[in-house]
Amino acid sequence: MAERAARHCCLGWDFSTQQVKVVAVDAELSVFYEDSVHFDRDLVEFGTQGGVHVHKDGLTVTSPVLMWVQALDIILEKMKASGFDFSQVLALSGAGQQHGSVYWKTGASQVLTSLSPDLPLREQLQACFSISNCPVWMDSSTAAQCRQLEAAVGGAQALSLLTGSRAYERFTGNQIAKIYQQNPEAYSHTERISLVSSFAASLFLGSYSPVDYSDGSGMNLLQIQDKVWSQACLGACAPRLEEKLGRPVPSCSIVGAISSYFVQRYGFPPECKVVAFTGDNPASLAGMRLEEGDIAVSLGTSDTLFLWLQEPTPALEGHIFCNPVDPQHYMALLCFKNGSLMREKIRDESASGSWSKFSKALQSTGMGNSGNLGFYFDVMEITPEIIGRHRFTAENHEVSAFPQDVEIRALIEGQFMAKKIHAEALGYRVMPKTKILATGGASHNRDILQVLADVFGAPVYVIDTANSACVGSAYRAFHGPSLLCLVSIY
Ligand SMILES: O=C(CO)[C@@H](O)[C@H](O)CF
Repeated sequence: MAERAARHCCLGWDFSTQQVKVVAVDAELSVFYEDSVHFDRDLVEFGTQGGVHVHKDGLTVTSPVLMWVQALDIILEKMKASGFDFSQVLALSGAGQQHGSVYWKTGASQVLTSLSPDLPLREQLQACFSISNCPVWMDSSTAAQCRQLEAAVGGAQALSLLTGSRAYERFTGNQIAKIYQQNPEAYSHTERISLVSSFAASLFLGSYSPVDYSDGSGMNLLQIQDKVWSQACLGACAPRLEEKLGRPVPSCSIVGAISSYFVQRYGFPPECKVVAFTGDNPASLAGMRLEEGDIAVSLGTSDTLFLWLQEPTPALEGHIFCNPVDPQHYMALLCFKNGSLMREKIRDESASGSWSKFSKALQSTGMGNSGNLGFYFDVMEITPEIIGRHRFTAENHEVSAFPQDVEIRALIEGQFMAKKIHAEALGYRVMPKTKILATGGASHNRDILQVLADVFGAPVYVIDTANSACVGSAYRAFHGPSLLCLVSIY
């Protein structure tokens, strides 16, 4: 067989809700290899749906940590079987679903540092976790712990100013508080708590990887200005928590070289660097190559806004995270639950289920909709917490219906104006160089994008973000060493 040309590269990993995915990116930043392991399809013994278990209370949502471990075994074996040349990997980084947490049992670090290259990870890490079903971002069972945390630091806005967000049920500090309160024995037998991102990095490192500033901003525990754990928040959640978390590090940090396990079992070069893993959304921001003043709008089931900010003003809506690319800057995330399902409902009601009729309605109505304004929340909205449909005429009279064309423009203008208003509340300002990067289903409709451009007064570009978290992680793997962001973590 012809010798494969040597092709130095970096790997970008994504330990997401439904799968583990990897891409290999070469020095020209081209993706030349990708693979994935889908939890529901390829690891059926764990019995997950959408990669998770929703518990009987309808609020608790977890994922088995050994499913994530075994998925890594499988994907590396698939890469090996495909002939992937691991010896060309200069560095790797990755992403994990945000807010999820992993609980390493006392003594696990000795196992992690002395893995036998003759055995898969799953077999060797079987007894290394004090909690086998990890809370993940879809969990909403910690309302009591959220209230306790906000009370401990002076209220929701005070917590937002300190950590970038008010208390959210999915945020890790509240999840740790629940585990300490409801399973104190497991908590006492836990020597290290990782995020999904730093857990994945730990597997490659063969030792505990620190939490990075950006994903650490999704815990309600990290002071986002000083980039240190808030003692008030730690104390409100659980005792001796700081020693279990370790010291957070800049997201561009090289946290070490790859473990000898991967060198001997797969042929990685011993000098392959591991750059701190981060959250999926921060990694996507890097993957979309967002710059200051840019906005990324993901128009999917829920609409998500990514913003690059220099001087954030944390609020009661949305989240401010430390920026994964520039440690002096920040990023903001705004989630709007009434996204494409709301657009499809109005399409069905006011455009006979046809996107071309929907577009014609936008073409036949003018910018500003003659002063008619609408807000449409058929499910409880996250930003802000409200439900129902609310329509107002130019004379500021609330009405129960609009003509079909007016209804369609009111929906789209209302959705995008809400995004702009909440973005500005977090400190965002449109700049002359602002680009809007649109992705997701609705980004295929030019007439919807035209309204987006009109509302923000900025050009809109459509991008494909299918692998943005992975690709962003591979970029960060290249970027880390160039910044020589070496942090001694030993
Ligand atoms: O909770 C979220 C962000 O705050 C989600 O986007 C998760 O990161 C998805 F994994």
